Amino acid sequence: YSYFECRQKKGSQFNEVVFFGLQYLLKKYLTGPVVTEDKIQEAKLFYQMHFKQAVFDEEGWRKVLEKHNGRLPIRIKAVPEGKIIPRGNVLFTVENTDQDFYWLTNYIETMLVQMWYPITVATVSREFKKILAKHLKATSGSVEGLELKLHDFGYRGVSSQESAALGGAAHLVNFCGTDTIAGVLMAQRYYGCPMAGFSIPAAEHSTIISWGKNKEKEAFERILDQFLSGPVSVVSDSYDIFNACKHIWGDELKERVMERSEDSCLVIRPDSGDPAETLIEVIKILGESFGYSLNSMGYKVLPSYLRIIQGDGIDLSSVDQILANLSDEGWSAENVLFGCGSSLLQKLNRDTLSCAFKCSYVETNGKGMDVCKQPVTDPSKGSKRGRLSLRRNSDGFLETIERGAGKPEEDLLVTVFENGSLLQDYSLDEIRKNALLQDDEPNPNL
Ligand SMILES: O=C1OCCC/C1=C\Nc1ccccc1
Repeated sequence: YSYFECRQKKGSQFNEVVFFGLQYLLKKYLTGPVVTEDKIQEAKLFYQMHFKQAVFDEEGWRKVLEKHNGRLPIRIKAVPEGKIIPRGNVLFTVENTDQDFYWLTNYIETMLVQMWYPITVATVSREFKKILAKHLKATSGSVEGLELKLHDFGYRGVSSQESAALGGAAHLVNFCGTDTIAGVLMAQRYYGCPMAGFSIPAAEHSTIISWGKNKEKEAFERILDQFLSGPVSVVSDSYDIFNACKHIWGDELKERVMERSEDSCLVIRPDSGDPAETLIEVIKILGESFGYSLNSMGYKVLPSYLRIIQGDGIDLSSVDQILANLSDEGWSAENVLFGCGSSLLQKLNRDTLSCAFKCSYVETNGKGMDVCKQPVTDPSKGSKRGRLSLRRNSDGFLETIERGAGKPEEDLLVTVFENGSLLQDYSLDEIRKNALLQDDEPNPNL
């Protein structure tokens, strides 16, 4: 009997995690008759070559095939997807349902620990959401539009199509702006969501520079003509972002910009320079050219046909700094949205949230025994003991009960997999509700 947790770490920036991704792994790899004679033969040959001695348990695997029709005699109990759990709590448990297969529980550890990735992306994405909500509320009085404030730019920056799918879907637990199409498809195929994320037409540098250095205005104008009835984003730093904002957008094409509406707004994209300094300079130039209004909180807001997206150099600390600088200069967070690539989907690892999988209970000759590790060389790597359950205590806090002392009726862990069958099928809608920020109203658009 083993369990998975994001171990508590003193001084960690992340105190709570978003549980997400298990349903995909179960559906894709563990449900149904996954053990076949062909696979056994293939594995037998492979491991004989790999170990150069008899290690592969051919009989054990054939018994799965014969006794359980190739379905794994395993039970997995897990936190419902999307739930927000403080570090240091059990997130899921794994046990064999047939004593002959004691070896199978930790055999599947390797794949199950890959849960570190969707959990970490969903958690980091939600930390972004907390920062964006804070600044939106402070400078506009509402969190309206929060779901579109952080756009996933990370498709090209991840290690594989599968990472893009899992990480992209993890971001969509918290937001609905993305260019990581694989994540939208994952949400469709594994989480019952027909269209989990949205985007708009956007220029890239090639569509500007292919006109030649002296034709940036023509390139911009062409793009406006191509996308008259809807928002469009134009990257504007190919040569000089400040010149582009002041003399092209703010002068030569000013009328073309002003004739657009909120529903067909122009989104200007800087893409270089120190993000905070560049954004302040850009928004000042645009304010001078197009004017601005004051919102109910007294912060400046550009005309609704004009917005800025900052997709370069964005991570948890820079986004907080940028928005603080903007509000110091009297600008509302309504004016900008952000794109994030590698910091959202790739610049993470299993240690970011100290994800671990450990055995905590065994039965030998019918006798149960609680087990755990307590390395004298690192107490923080100590593991939980006995059979575990997760409950909300009388003060309303989540806590893990060890040594099998939990009451079944209080256990928040749900059996999601048993003997080859998936027992829960969570939709992205309910997962999103589970992951909402504390005082964040459910968004009707989601
Ligand atoms: O500018 C934009 O406006 C909003 C829609 C997305 C977008 C840009 N996307 C992107 C993706 C991957 C790398 C770089 C940019």
